[in-house]
Amino acid sequence: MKQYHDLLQHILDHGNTKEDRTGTGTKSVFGYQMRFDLSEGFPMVTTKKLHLKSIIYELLWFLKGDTNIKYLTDNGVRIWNEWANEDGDLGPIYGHQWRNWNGEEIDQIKDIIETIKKNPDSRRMLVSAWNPSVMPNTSVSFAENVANGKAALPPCHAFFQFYVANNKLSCQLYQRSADVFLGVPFNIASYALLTMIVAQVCGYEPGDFIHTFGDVHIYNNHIEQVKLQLSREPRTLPTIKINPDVKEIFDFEFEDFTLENYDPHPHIKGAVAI
Ligand SMILES: Nc1nc(=O)c2c([nH]1)NC[C@@H]1CN(c3ccc(C(=O)N[C@@H](CCC(=O)O)C(=O)O)cc3)CN21
Ligand SMILES: O=c1ccn([C@H]2C[C@H](O)[C@@H](COP(=O)(O)O)O2)c(=O)[nH]1
Repeated sequence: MKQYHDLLQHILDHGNTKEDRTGTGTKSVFGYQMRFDLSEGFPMVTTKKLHLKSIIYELLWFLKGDTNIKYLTDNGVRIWNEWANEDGDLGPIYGHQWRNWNGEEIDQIKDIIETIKKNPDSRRMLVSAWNPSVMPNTSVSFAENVANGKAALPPCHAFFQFYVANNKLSCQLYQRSADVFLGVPFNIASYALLTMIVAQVCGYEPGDFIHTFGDVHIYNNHIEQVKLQLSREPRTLPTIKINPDVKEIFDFEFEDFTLENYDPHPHIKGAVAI
């Protein structure tokens, strides 16, 4: 994961000192791109231990169209707890927009699978989680926004596009805002996995995952962790085995994924900015 280390170093070297919504403060740059060839291994950071379990359950949760944390917490995943209201709701975030855009029964995932299968040269294969009509009002609480039908947080991984060439499926994501130490390792692994399962159900090999950023930042309380991580030597990437019998995107279950040869350095703790 040289790409990820290069990004960390780039922000340390060139980041602007910037205040932010959470009051934590960041070092930030605007505009950056990384590319991962998925045939070279599964892009999971090796210089700190990541929990693939949280990543898989979160992706399956998005694909179900679910926006209540109950499914996550039932499976021991707590990464969305801080933003949910007392009923566990997050408002119309990713899952809602992916499967039922703007509440108009537009199933972007179902539609895109069909297009990739039938018209792989299409240049219109995008999924948008971005929906200006559900933007939260930042001067009221997450719960109050949810009560008003707004999203608790506007999507960070805002839209993605697929591309087919040479029998390979590639995916490019635009992420408007990126917490490089905590969120980005999750985001890379999640979209790499999404690309692999979409490729499988459409009959292609996985190609590249391209990660394009807007405001990409290191929070001030993650700087020491990042320096520790950069002092570690990246190891060989793991691989992930996906049950080849699953042919429908909505049929995947947690047990269909097996991570192999993951040998990371120890976990590094960091506080999440709320
Ligand atoms: N500031 C911030 N950063 C994020 O990455 C982020 C948000 N907010 N809000 C919405 C979601 C939630 N995401 C999160 C939230 C927490 C962790 C986290 O605490 N990760 C720990 C433990 C992971 C686990 O329990 O599996 C880590 O060390 O990676 C990761 C992603 C990504 N998003
Ligand atoms: O998948 C995700 C979700 C969120 N983040 C980060 C990016 C920012 O640090 C915060 C969101 O705050 P905004 O003020 O809405 O930009 O969460 C991420 O990296 N990945």
